[in-house]
Amino acid sequence: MNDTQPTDSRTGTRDPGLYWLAAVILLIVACLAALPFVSSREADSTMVALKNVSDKAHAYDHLLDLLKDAETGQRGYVITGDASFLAPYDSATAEMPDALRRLAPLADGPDERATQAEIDRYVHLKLDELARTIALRRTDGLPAAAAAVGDRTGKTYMDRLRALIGDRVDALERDRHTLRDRLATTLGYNTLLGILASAASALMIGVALYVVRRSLRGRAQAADLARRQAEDHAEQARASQARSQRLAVTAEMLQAMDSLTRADELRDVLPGFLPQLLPGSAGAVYLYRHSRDFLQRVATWGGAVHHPDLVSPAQCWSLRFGRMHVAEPGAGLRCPHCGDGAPGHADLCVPMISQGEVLGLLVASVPAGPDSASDQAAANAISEQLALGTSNINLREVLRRQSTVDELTGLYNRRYFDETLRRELFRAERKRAALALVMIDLDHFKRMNDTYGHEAGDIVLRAVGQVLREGVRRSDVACRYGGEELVLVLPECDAAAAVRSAETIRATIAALELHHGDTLLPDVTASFGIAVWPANGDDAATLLQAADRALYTAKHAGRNRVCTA
Ligand SMILES: Nc1nc2c(ncn2[C@@H]2O[C@H](COP(=O)(O)OP(=O)(O)OP(=O)(O)O)[C@@H](O)[C@H]2O)c(=O)[nH]1
Repeated sequence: MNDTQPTDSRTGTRDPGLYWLAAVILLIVACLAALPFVSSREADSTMVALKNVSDKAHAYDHLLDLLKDAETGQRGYVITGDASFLAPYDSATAEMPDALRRLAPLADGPDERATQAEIDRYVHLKLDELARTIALRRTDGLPAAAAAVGDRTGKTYMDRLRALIGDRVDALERDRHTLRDRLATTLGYNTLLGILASAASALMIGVALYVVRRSLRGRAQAADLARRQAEDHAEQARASQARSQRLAVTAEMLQAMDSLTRADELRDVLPGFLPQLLPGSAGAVYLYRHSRDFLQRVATWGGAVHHPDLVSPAQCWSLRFGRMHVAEPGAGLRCPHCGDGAPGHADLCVPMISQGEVLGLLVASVPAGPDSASDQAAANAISEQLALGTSNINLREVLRRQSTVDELTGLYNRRYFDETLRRELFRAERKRAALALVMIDLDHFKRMNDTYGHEAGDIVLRAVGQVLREGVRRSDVACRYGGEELVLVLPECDAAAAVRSAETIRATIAALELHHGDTLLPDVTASFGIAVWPANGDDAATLLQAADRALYTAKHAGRNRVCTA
């Protein structure tokens, strides 16, 4: 396509309509520029013709005036005989040849040339007649000259000349009228052209304004379209950037989860990542307890919403349906554990499922609105990643437990206890949080062994181990310290909470009904000694000694009781 063709700015394609419009405007401009030139040339030629006619009439008039002057001089001299009367005659006859010569080039066509030839002939006849009568007056006196004048020859010549010149002058007068009419017409035509040119200019300005406006509107529409496209691209770029940022944060979170050895350590990791993955949200992550009767809260973020420590699977619609459940503000089914929810926020509950097994629950309160759908998709993806990360932690925990767990009781072994106590003391020191150590010793266990056999003793130890495992929080560590001595490490737990926890366990043990075969074994009881960091000891050894002393006190005070250091 020709590059000079106008372009439609809205679509970027050539617009034939604009091309033709530009061509018509150019044509009108060319005509408007040419019209004054053509029109003034016409007027100029008429003016020149008028001047010629005027010059010619003047030449004929002058010739007639010269003839009259010559005749006046002749008459004066004939009547008076005074030579001074011949002055006009002399002057006229002297100018006559020039006057006749000036006429010749002014002849317009053969008719006028013939008329001029006749005028020339009569002028000479008249001049000869004048010269003759003057000569007669000079030589023969007045009577002879008067007789010559009286024979009317000169008058005849003069009349003929008047008639010839008069006809020419009349004809010239008619020509002058015609030319004046033509000039008036030309000037009128010029005026009309001027009006038309002005009207055309006004029309062109109007058309140009319309075209410019249309073009500007087209440009504005194109600019608007381009702006909207740019906004779309920016939005896509923003979404893509948010997606890659989310992926990067998710990868970082999984990496952090990979370094964990126990699921309860998620409380230290998840609050750093989940607010980035779900901006503006608050929520909690729950994991099933080993007993799978309740889900225990392991991490929270946002802080604006209260999440209970324990959630029963029956309390959560997502766990009942096996898929994400969304409770919009003031509408639909609400899970009791979400409470009333935050104003203007939707509550999302997403089961954390790995390889078909529900490991936990992600609860998030997200701002209700246009981003809610993307938050839901993000929450689904996050729950999958959390399930994967948790499943890996559980796997590692299982592997670790295989080397750190006592086979008889299912409790951690002494080696693990030593490591854990050291690590938890560091953590307690860093967080400036209390830590409780509970030493447990079964009462009269030797008697049980001796009376019912070692196997019965093992049954008791296994049952007590289960009570401990299920009776402590996920973050607590229950270990077999040695023989029938057991120990609990309770992080972030003060003396009062430790006593409460120990009392619960003590009562649960005392309520056990155990059988060895058909034999009902006697009631099992245990004594508890509690020491708390930092009040009862600075390090693991002094804390253990303090707990041991408290246990000794409990034994001596009658057993089946809890004593604090
Ligand atoms: N069945 C069984 N018994 C064990 C095991 N480990 C230690 N014991 C027994 O636990 C008993 C510990 O008894 P003692 O430390 O004397 O104290 P006790 O009889 O519990 O009396 P108090 O602690 O004073 O209430 C010993 O008889 C050990 O043989 C074990 O793995 N299985």
